[in-house]
Amino acid sequence: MALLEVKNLGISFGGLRAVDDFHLEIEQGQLYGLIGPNGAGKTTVFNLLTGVYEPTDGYIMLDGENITGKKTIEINKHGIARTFQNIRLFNDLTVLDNVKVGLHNHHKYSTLTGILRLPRYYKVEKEMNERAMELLKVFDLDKEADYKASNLPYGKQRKLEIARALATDPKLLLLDEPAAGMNPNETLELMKTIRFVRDEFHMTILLIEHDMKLVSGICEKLTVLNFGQVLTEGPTAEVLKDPKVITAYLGE
Ligand SMILES: Nc1ncnc2c1ncn2[C@@H]1O[C@H](COP(=O)(O)OP(=O)(O)OP(=O)(O)O)[C@@H](O)[C@H]1O
Repeated sequence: MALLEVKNLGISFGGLRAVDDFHLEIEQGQLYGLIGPNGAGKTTVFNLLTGVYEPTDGYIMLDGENITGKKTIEINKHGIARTFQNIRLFNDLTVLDNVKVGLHNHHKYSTLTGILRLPRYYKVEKEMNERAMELLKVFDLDKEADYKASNLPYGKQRKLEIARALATDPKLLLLDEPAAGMNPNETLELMKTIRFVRDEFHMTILLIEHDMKLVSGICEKLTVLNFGQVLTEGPTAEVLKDPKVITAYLGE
């Protein structure tokens, strides 16, 4: 059984059919790419998968559970976490607290326990601090734990966003253009980080990316979207030399 199974997914905005008859199957542990020209519908697919939009057609199964039409927070609890095209960190919080926000899904105390500072509050806070520091170490961000998130250089902010997403303990990690705005060295470093996350956390990853060096360097399979529909799918090397794909990118 695939970890993610999507069939016949669709949504319209007014008269525009932004995504139509979209399908996707991703196996556990796979590193999968969703590519396509500007405006093809890639981010809309992410918004459908994460409950930002409710599909008008089709279904989404995650690990055997139907998550179609559920709210973003419920979908996150079912196991999908994401990062955004434009980094969305809590800029005024510290690096450590950004990761702890993600951990709150699984480490809980009641509001009263928090206000009264009952023993459980200190126990859970201690566990969260330790887990957050472990995650920061993995991403080589532990030395900056007390920095404000906005003071990190761009490449490290991207890493922090991935660390925060992983803190929610997802089954599937969605990365929306993780290399956007990065220089070639940062992109190379990011490729290593993504591969590391897959290997170390046995994570299943679906990413949207325009940087073909990154796509061909780390994705095992690709789906190509064009005008909201699947143009083709398959192993990365085959898809990238498909004349249909080349034509779509050249806009002929
Ligand atoms: N909330 C919305 N309301 C109306 N139209 C929308 C909405 N969201 C997306 N669209 C339209 O749907 C189409 C697909 O947009 P989407 O952002 O998913 O493309 P994309 O493949 O992610 O593009 P890019 O690579 O440029 O980020 C576009 O024509 C876009 O203008």
